[in-house]
Amino acid sequence: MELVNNLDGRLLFAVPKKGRLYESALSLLQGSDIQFHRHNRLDIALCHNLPIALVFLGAADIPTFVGEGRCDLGITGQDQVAETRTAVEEVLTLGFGKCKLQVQVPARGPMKEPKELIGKQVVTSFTHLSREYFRQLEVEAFGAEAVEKNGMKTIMKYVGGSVEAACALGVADGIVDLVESGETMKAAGLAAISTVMETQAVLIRSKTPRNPKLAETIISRINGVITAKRYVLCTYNIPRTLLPRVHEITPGKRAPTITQLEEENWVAVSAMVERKEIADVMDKLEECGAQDILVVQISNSRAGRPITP
Ligand SMILES: Nc1ncnc2c1ncn2[C@@H]1O[C@H](COP(=O)(O)OP(=O)(O)OP(=O)(O)O)[C@@H](O)[C@H]1O
Ligand SMILES: O=P(O)(O)OC[C@H]1O[C@H](OP(=O)(O)OP(=O)(O)O)[C@H](O)[C@@H]1O
Repeated sequence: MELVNNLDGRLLFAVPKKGRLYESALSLLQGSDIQFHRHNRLDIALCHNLPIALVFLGAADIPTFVGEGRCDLGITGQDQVAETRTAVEEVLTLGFGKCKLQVQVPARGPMKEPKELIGKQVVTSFTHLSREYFRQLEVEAFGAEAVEKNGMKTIMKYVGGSVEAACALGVADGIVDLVESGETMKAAGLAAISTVMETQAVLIRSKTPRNPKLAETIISRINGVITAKRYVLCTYNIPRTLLPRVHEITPGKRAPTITQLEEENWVAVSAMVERKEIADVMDKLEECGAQDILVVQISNSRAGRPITP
């Protein structure tokens, strides 16, 4: 009761309370210096250093809370936003929680294409997205008019978890579920035959945030943290005459910084490079004659506000 009374004027930030997005979401909050202590079993935590309250919710419920303006910001999956179909702004993709929502059938069975499931039973936690997907297949097969007139033939059945067990239990001919490594699917004797959507975690904002300025600050902080995770800073020395050869290898985020060295005709270059590409970039720089190549971790970053003339 005490906590609920203290929410007045605070920005409400919805965060997954468990599951696949939980750890990475907490790490973003930490990197953004959003300090809080979550009391045992309480799903609301007040921040010590900012007028924010964190609301811990299931990832599937977050788009509804933000869409209805009950929370101002939220972290969830793009799949959950699409499934809920509420009006929220997707302000930043976060680079984690990457997976695919796929149509799956028994691996040893005869089905090879999703249209073979038309008229059969499909089990999923994503009934809206699956219905849209199969409606499109039925329209392609029978025409829009026939589907409109007779309704859909494919039956969508909702289950909240362990979707992969549905075929073995005889409840489904196929399922629509999330796949990352494919291990769950393989262990259940299933194979993917098509992709409904690709998804990753996303920061969402209500269309009417309580404190738009603070919401902007938090978005900017989170953007800084994810940029720092995504990029490293690469620096190296090179004769000025070779600069055109390396420009394409390290174009930087905006442009590389080039500084004259004390040694005549030599320059130092520093540029941001995507972390996943750095080994390849270093090989190429070395081949082009760059020397003293260093990679520096970025602990935080800000792109800065757009410049208005
Ligand atoms: N294997 C996975 N790899 C990467 N991201 C995933 C994976 N599974 C789910 N996600 C992402 O995390 C979101 C939440 O899924 P998760 O399975 O953690 O749900 P949950 O909140 O624990 O609910 P549930 O009670 O249904 O398990 C998904 O909507 C999706 O965006
Ligand atoms: O392709 P994989 O790497 O095996 O991941 C896919 C599994 O991950 C998710 O479930 P999760 O394990 O989070 O548990 P849940 O079924 O209880 O939601 C998803 O629903 C799949 O079952």
